[in-house]
Amino acid sequence: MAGFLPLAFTDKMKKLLGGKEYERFIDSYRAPRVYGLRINRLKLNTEHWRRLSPLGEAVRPIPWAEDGFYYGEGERPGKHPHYHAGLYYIQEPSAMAPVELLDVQPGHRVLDLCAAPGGKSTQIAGKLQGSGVIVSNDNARERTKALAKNIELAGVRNAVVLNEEPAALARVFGGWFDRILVDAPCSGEGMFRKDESMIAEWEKHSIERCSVMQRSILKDAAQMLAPGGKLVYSTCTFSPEENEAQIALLLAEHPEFEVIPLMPQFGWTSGRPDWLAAAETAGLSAERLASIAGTVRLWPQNIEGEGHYAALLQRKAACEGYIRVPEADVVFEQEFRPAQEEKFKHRSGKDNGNALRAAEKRGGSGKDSKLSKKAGKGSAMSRLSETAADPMAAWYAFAEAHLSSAFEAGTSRLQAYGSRIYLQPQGLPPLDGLRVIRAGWFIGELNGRGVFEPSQPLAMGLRREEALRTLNWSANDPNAVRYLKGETLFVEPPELNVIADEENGNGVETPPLKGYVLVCVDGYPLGWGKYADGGMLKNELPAGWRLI
Ligand SMILES: C[S@@+](CC[C@H](N)C(=O)[O-])C[C@H]1O[C@@H](n2cnc3c(N)ncnc32)[C@H](O)[C@@H]1O
Repeated sequence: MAGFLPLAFTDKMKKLLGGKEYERFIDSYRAPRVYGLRINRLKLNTEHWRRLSPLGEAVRPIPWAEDGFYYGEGERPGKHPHYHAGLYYIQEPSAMAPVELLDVQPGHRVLDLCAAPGGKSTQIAGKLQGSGVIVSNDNARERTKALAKNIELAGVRNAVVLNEEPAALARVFGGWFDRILVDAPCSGEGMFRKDESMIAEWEKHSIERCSVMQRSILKDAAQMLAPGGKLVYSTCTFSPEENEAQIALLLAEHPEFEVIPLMPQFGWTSGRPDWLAAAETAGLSAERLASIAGTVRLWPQNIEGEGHYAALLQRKAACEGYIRVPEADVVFEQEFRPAQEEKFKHRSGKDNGNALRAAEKRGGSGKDSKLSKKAGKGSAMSRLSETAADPMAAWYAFAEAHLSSAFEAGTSRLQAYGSRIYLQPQGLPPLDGLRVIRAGWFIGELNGRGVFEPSQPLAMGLRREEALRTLNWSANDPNAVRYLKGETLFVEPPELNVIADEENGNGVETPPLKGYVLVCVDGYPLGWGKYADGGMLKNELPAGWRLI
């Protein structure tokens, strides 16, 4: 493997590391790669997962990641029903480090600026525990599909997915975020062992080109951090131009930023400001330059994981030069601009947020059950009336018939975009003019007959006890895999678990068997089925979510 490394790369590494360390570095390319997965704590904790999973006994903790484990090469965790229930995410062990350093707490506003395919966004969402908001962005349109899907698979309720250039975000989110992750596009030198195709990419994504991109991304990211907020910059490459040099530039241009020193623990080593050229450190005092040693390098010869770099920065609590956007406490007035309307046009002939405004005007005439209040506290929803063509009213009707009183929408607000309905985290500034991929938790949409169809992300974000009708198979039950393959199944009525819930509009009577059923494995949702006469369970798992 080491023989395949580009000569320009090995020559440079030899110069940087010196004889002995370089040999250890090159030897690491002959060592087998390691595999990691991270438990999704939005669903369960690590102890519970280890008891539940056939892998539970065999895995080993990753020292720097609270919920991370190494698993063996022969295992195929991506094929197990638990993966399809979003119980874990498969992630390279070193890639778990940046979010661990970011100090995300429930309630924070977090930006993951270069987020696709979403490994770190799901990790951040786990730390938020459903409270606060994560804005996940990537400028590559195609890659945002995987990003949105991974966020939905993990059952995240408080994410907004955007497809923007950082400069466009900076115009909307000035000084807005408590935490920002910049997991920058890079030349990928640290991934050569894991993925040989990265070697070919290396030539294309030259270090110089990546450095220019990184500088621009960091400059915009800096604008969006609130005073006192923290930012992690990370790459999976070794070149100092893409690592320490980027931090030096940021510190030179932003006196209000400082490096928070990281402990070189777990086999990590200190950042190397001494590797920078004079031109890269211009304008920095000796003290600020030295502070870059407080960043960390993860070397494959020192740890069980691939090569990474991470820096933790903080914006001073009192600082000038940022514009904090005003809080938007009524967000349902916003509408997408033409680009977004175009995107949703095929789904609805109606102007979207207008369903809400119309409902607002009708105010007070609608139903006002306990459930409807819970499904969008303080929003227009609890004042909606139920009319067939009104997406909000249709959602109401669905919630009444299918969700239990355990369902809580928290402080999120109902938003309709065309026929699609979202629960959006509260307090976001207007997203006007931005390319919005997911405006929040996508819960469902109106079909051509004006009936609400629940979405796959709704199923994945629910807890089992929040649905009135559930089916639960163990992971060993062949029905779980048959369901995941998209098959129609036949289910005897006693297998269905149907809750009689006094707040669901059915009094204390058990609701009818027919209707949407939340299909679960070992207690965790996989998707919807529709129960019909004769015990038929129509499979509602979308094609892109099936096991192939
Ligand atoms: C290292 S990958 C991110 C991996 C991701 N954080 C994860 O953990 O799954 C870098 C990402 O940056 C995106 N990217 C490149 N240039 C960008 C830009 N100017 N703004 C936002 N994202 C960008 C790429 O499309 C790519 O998905």
